[in-house]
This record gives sequence, C-alpha cells and structure tokens, in this order.
Amino acid sequence: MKRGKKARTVKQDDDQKLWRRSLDPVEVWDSDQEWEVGEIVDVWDDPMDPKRASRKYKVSWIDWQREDGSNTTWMSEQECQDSLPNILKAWKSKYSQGKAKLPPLPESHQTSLFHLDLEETLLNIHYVPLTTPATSTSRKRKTPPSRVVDDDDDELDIIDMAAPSPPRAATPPQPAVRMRKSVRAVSASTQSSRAVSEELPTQYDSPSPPRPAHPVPSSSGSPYKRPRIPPINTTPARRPSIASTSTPSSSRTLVNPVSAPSSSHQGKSRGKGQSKVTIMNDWDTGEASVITVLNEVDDEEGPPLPEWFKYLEAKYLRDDETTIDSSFFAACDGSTGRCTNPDACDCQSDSTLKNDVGERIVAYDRQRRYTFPAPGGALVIECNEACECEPDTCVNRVAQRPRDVALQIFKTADANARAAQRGWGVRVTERLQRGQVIGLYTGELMCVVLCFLCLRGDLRLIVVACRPRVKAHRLKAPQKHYVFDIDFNENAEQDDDMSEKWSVLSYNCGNWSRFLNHSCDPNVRLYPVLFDHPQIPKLAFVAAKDITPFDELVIDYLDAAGVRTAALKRERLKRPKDSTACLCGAGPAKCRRWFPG
Ligand SMILES: C[S@@+](CC[C@H](N)C(=O)[O-])C[C@H]1O[C@@H](n2cnc3c(N)ncnc32)[C@H](O)[C@@H]1O
Repeated sequence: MKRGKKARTVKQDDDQKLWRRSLDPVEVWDSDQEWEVGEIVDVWDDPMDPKRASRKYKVSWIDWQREDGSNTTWMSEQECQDSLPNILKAWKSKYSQGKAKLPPLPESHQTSLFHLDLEETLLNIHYVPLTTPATSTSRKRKTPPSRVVDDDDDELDIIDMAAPSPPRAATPPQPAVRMRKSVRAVSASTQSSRAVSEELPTQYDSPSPPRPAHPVPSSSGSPYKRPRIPPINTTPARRPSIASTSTPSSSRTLVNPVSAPSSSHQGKSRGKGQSKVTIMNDWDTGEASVITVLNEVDDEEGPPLPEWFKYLEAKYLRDDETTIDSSFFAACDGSTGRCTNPDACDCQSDSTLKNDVGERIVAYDRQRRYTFPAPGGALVIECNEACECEPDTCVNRVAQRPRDVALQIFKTADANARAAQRGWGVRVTERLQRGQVIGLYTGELMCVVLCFLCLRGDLRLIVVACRPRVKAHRLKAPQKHYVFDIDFNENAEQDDDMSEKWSVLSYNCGNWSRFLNHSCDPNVRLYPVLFDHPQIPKLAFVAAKDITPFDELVIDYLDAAGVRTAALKRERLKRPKDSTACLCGAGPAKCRRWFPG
C-alpha cells in the first residue's frame, strides 16, 4: 500500500465554524446633539479580566431610542465616572454593596459557561464564546411601555432590506446602522421572531471595546447628557434562544418555475399559479446544484430552522481537528484504469465490497452509479486527495463530487390529513436512476474531544470533555429528530464502546438532507463512504430505485440508525418506547408503524 507522498496539512475550513464574529455595526451620531441619561440598567464584566478593569455599564437614554425600540448603550467605567458620576455612585451603592441583587437571569438565557451542565449542554459549548456577556445582556430590563414600538413597525432597520422600514415620527435622529445580513431573518419578522428579537440582546446591546474616555457632556438641560462621541458598539457572538426559528432568509423568489403538478398536492393549497419557488441563495452550496423551497400547502414561508442554522453542503462541523495529515490516507498511483479494479487500486485494498458471487468490486459502475454491493451497507473507500488518479475520470470518486441533483424542499401534504404532520420534505425535480448518488449527510460530528476554558470565579480550568454518541442519543426533541449514526458495522449498535462511534446532528447546521422524511418503503438508501478523512466516513444518499420528478425522497430511519440488515430490522419490530408513530403511508404490508426518534 502506497502512502501519500508529501505530508499535507489541511487547515480547518473557516466555513466550518458555526460562529463567526460579524462586522461591528456603527452608529453615527449628530455630535452637537445631547440626550438625557436615564439610568444604569446593567453591568458586564469580562470573564477573562478578574480585576474588572474592563467593566462596562449599560445606560438607558430618556429621549433617544433606536428604531428597534432599544435605548441603551454601553459605557466604560471611566466614561461613566466622567459623564455620570452621581448615577454611577448611586448604582454602585445599590448593587455593589450587596443591598440589592441584579434581577435573576431568565431561564432561557442561562447559557453562559458558568451555568453549563456538562452532561446536558456539551453540545452547545462551542457556540458560547468565552467573552460573550451573556449574563449581562440577558439581564436587560424590559423596554418601558412607551418605548415599545407597535407590531407593524417592529423591524430592525437593516440596509439591504427589500422594503424600507416606514418613517417614524418624533424620534431623535436615528443612527445610521450597518448590520450583518444574517439578522434579516429576524427582521423579516413573524410574531414569534419579533418576540425573540425583543427578548434577546440586539446587536447594539453589547459592550463597547476599551476606548479612550469621552469628553464630559455639556451641562445644559438635564444633569446627565450623552457624551458627544458615543461609544462604538461591537457585536459579540450570541446564541439565540433555542426555541426560535426563522424562515429562509436571503433567498430569491421566483414564481413557480419548478413546482410539482398541482394534482400531486392535496389539502390547503394556495391555488394554481400562486405558489412561489424560492431559491436558497444564502445556503452556500458551492458547486452543487440549486436548492429551491416551495410551499403549496399553507402560508409557512419556508421550513423552520434555528435562527443560527448554518448550511454545510458536504462537510461536517468538527472542531477537534485542525489538521489531517494525508500520510494517514492510503493512496493509489493512478495508473490508467487501475481504480476500476479493487485489487489494483491501493485505496481499495481494505475494501470489503463484493458482488453476489464473492468477487471484490468497485462500489460504482462506469456511469458513476452505486452498485449496491452489500446489503448491509459496507464501507466504500473512494480515492482521495493523496491519490494520483485523475479526479474527473476516476470511477472510484463519486460521493465526493459536487451534488449534481437539483433538489426541492417542500411542505408535505398527503391524502391523509395526519400525514401533513410530516412537515417539510425533500423531492427531486428531475428523474433519477437507481444507483444515482444524490448527496451527503452533513451536520455536527458528535464524537469529538472538546477542550475549553471554564471559568469559575478567578479560577481558570481547562476542561476536556468528550461528546460521544451516547450524548447524541440522549438529546431531547427537537434535536433528537436530527441525529444520524454513521456506523458501517452492521452490529455496531451492539458494541459497548459507544464513544468510538460517530453520530451527526443536523439540527444546528447541515444541509437539505435534514429534511428527508422517513418511509418504511424508502426510495433512497444510505451508505458510508470514506474519502476526506482516513477514519470518519460520510453518509451518502443514493436512489434505491428509479425516481420520477417530484417524488418525495424518503429514507428508512432504521438505516440511519445503523440497523440495515433485514434480520436486525425484524428484531426491532417491537416498537421502542421513544419511537414516533409513522405516517409514511407505505401501506399495512410494509409500514412498521413507527420509526426511531
Ligand atoms: C429529520 S426530520 C425530517 C424533516 C421534517 N419533516 C421537518 O419538517 O423538519 C424528522 C421529523 O420529521 C417528521 N417525520 C418524518 N418522517 C415521518 C413519518 N414517516 N411519519 C411521521 N412523521 C415523520 C417527524 O416529526 C420527525 O421527527
């Protein structure tokens, strides 16, 4: 077996990081105008700064507010000393001397590292940057009633919005604001997303970075005035409330270019010609084919996704590995035609794929169709970056190619009203042949060693925690509905050491495949395939039969749960406690009436 020739370092793709700091929004102020200070409503200390030298105070303003109704900014201790010494003194005597306690954190915001229950919330840790002032922002007091803007106006003012927000009367000059695009989903608000945006800190709610003291405000009018150069607000990472969802943002709407024949839909319909197909522009599919969204059933604009959802076309989110040395890959020398012969292609030397008569075979035919070499879903080992074969022509590189099947995410509706509970699903808009590889399952890899700094008071602890499959299996709804195991060992679920196995969670990040529904009579199968990592396989979806346009793509969730053989499925016929009633409509002869999860 030949190894990769040169040691190669693959840097972790920045895109894999779920959280990325956005550009700071900038507020521009009329330097001559002054506003009256209300009170100090909050305080924030940098957990990395035990001496509290960088303490910030959140100050409310009486006659000024932003378009989103918020009226607070953050000021440094020095700025408060200079500008509002009495208010600062009063605040300190009230809170710092233990005479009063800051209001308790709302439960939904207790996500700072100080509150983490490792067992239950390990999943969330890497979303929580150490310096996020989660505790302080969540203590934000409710905007006084006079500040609450009415429902129609309650949109953040975001450059790039399709429709400009309506003009407002009787507000001071509004700061010109640049905000990152991702907030659009919140601003294009439904009632629920609005509720979230009120409760959560806005981008302005974050403390400003250390900066020189500002001039003392003028003494005219109220004793406390806004400093002439206002603080520059920065945007710390924040993780929105778990319950919040957003409809697709930054997408392009077309009128009905690829909708299914209307006869295929029953139930509440928008009527012929009114359905809108939306191209998911903000899902970075790279070179892969387009993904559209269509709802011909009701008024839901798009599939519900967590507000922070990150689209990953073909990669796992895994924080543990920054480098993969290609010397770990078995590589072939690419001599012409050798990859078609598993005995000649070094990559495939460990492959166990065999045909019906026991001959070793390549996983794909010359049309790049999967040959279903093993009913148990044996591991496919494709050629990789360290190989010398020609990527465009090698027959053993299929799952790693950009997805060339256009997909549509659509709201399901079946004859049976209950079946509509299946929510959103995925379908093709073109014909697929049996064996055609559709794409890969992506999401967060759930077997990683996390290394993070935990702060308790002045103590800094390095905590190393494993987030094995066993944790994935303990997830509660709604996350638990988006966990797939990627075993390729038929009996893997019987092994004791679950930490060695991988699960992938596609709730927080993932791709179109998170919308694949279950059927006991699936038209899509999964197989594990290695190509970009020496040990951790991807799961590839493949057409298990010929599929006609607008057929829903459905998989058997028991396949995904690592139960592939008929024997094991029979064993599992007894419905487990934590299963879900199946509405696949496959008919009594085929439907098991439940699926895992
Ligand atoms: C991975 S998600 C699939 C996408 C989901 N339909 C959505 O709208 O987000 C799995 C969930 O879809 C629903 N689902 C999928 N297949 C189903 C079926 N055959 N019967 C009932 N519910 C199903 C269940 O709520 C399940 O927990």
